[in-house]
Amino acid sequence: MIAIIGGGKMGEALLAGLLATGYEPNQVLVTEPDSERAAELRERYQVAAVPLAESARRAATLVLAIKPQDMVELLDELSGDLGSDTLVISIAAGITTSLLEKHLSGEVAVVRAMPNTPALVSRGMTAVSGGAHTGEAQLDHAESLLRAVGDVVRVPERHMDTVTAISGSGPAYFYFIAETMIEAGVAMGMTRDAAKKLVTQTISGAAAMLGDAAAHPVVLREAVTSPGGTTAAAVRELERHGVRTAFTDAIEAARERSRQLSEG
Ligand SMILES: NC(=O)C1=CN([C@@H]2O[C@H](COP(=O)(O)OP(=O)(O)OC[C@H]3O[C@@H](n4cnc5c(N)ncnc54)[C@H](O)[C@@H]3O)[C@@H](O)[C@H]2O)C=CC1
Ligand SMILES: O=C(O)[C@@H]1CCC=N1
Repeated sequence: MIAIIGGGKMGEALLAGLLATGYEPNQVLVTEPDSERAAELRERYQVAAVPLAESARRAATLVLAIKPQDMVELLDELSGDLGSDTLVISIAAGITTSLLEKHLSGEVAVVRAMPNTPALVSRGMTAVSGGAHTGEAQLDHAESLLRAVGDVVRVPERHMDTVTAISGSGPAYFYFIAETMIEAGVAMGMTRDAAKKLVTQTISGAAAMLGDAAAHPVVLREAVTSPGGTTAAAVRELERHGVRTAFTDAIEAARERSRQLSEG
């Protein structure tokens, strides 16, 4: 039995992914304090929404999908209720395995995972790291659960704040670019629908080309950039406005915020 603690956006994405990849509704529990939201999930997925203590008692794997700021209180509430073999997977930004272990009594197996919202369409990217008491089989199990919503990689935990800044928050950066490009098209007289179609297919096509293991972004960009042409004119403006530095600084700020979240 798997219990998802926190039925928000990411909790629902994981729940939907697990059910779509072969888990039965009676193998998954949800703990969600917002009763309207709990009823919605129950109705949409036919899963039981139960109190935290019941999830802790019945589930072999708990997925903590609550806000980082709520984590310590939840861990303290959970501590003592877990079985000796329970695996705890946290997807909260910034929350370290040592913080999870510190607030759960005994030698609990914990996994820190960082998914992203494309999990909602089974195209998520998740990175995982195991804690001090987490064996290979438990890490494998966590990976296979998370594979229900996309790709999974294992990383050393020292890279998790960077992962959070790149792939965790990353979809927002692409939506930001998409929004800007669509609005530019609208400002130049296109309909919003037509501009959105152009932008969406362009992002998806570019991502498909970049997905080829042999491809490199610089080479792909050079292929678009005709001598004396439109792309060269555009890229010169991006460089003039410091967009490259802005992106690097943005990713550093996200990594720093992820670090801070463990400090409460
Ligand atoms: N939204 C995103 O793109 C990503 C979010 N995350 C992480 O996932 C976690 C959840 O994020 P979202 O789903 O976006 O937030 P959300 O706000 O949509 O969901 C959080 C849910 O937890 C519930 N909750 C609050 N206290 C609870 C408790 N004590 N027990 C059980 N449930 C409780 C809330 O009612 C809410 O439904 C966060 O820690 C975030 O860092 C990780 C990767 C990506
Ligand atoms: O913004 C956040 O804190 C969460 C973690 C990664 C994506 N969303």
